[in-house]
Amino acid sequence: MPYKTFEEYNIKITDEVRDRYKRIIEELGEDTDREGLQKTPERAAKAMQFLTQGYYQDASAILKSAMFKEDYNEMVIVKDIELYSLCEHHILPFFGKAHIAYIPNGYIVGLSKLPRIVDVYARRLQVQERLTEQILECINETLKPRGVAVVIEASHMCMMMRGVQKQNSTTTTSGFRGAFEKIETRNEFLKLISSSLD
Ligand SMILES: Nc1nc2c(ncn2[C@@H]2O[C@H](COP(=O)(O)OP(=O)(O)OP(=O)(O)O)[C@@H](O)[C@H]2O)c(=O)[nH]1
Ligand SMILES: [Zn+2]
Repeated sequence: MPYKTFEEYNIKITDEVRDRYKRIIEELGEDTDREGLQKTPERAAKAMQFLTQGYYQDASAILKSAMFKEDYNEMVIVKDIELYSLCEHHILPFFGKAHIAYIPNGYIVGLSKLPRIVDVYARRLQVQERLTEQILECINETLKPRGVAVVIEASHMCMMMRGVQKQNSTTTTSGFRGAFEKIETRNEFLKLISSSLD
C-alpha cells in the first residue's frame, strides 16, 4: 500500500486521477474547456476516491473500537442498512440493503459499527458475493460471536443501464456462520427480516 492514510492518498493522487479523467472525457468526444466540464475531471476524481476509500480503512479496528463485555445471548439484528458499491467488472454502481445478525459470545458491539463496516467493504471495487463474505468474516473473526449472518439484496446498474437491461431484477446473497448454520436459527433470522426482503 503506497500511502498510509486516506488523507495522504487523497492529496497525492487526485492530480493523477483528475488528469486521467480529463483524457477519458476528451476521448469520448467532449470539450473539457467548456464551462460545465471545466471542473468535472476534478469532481469525478474526488467522487471516485470517495467511493473507493474503503481500501484505506480497517474494518476490524472499527469493530474493536466499540466491543463491550455483556452477557446477552440472544440474536441482535441490524437490518435495512443501505449500501452503495461499485461492481468490479464495469465500475458501475450496485446498491441495496444489508441485513446483519449475530449472537454474542461475551461481547456485544456498538450498533453503528455494523453499518460502518458495510461501508468499508462497499467502498471498494466489489462483487456482491465477496462483499457479503468479507462483512461476515470480519464480524466472525473480530467479535468471535456464537453465530453471524449477513444477507445483501442489491440492484446492479450494469444490468439495468446496459448489458441485459433488466430494471427489476435484484440479486440476493447470504452467508451464515456458527449458530446460523443450524436451520432453526437461520429461519428465525430470515423470519425477522422477512418484512424487509422482496
Ligand atoms: N457474480 C457477480 N457478477 C457480477 C456482479 N456485478 C456484475 N456482475 C457480472 O459480471 C459479468 C461480467 O461478464 P462479462 O461477460 O465479462 O461482461 P459483459 O460482456 O459486460 O457482460 P454483460 O453484462 O452480460 O453484457 C456480467 O455477467 C455481470 O452481470 C456481482 O456482484 N457478482
Ligand atoms: Zn457490472
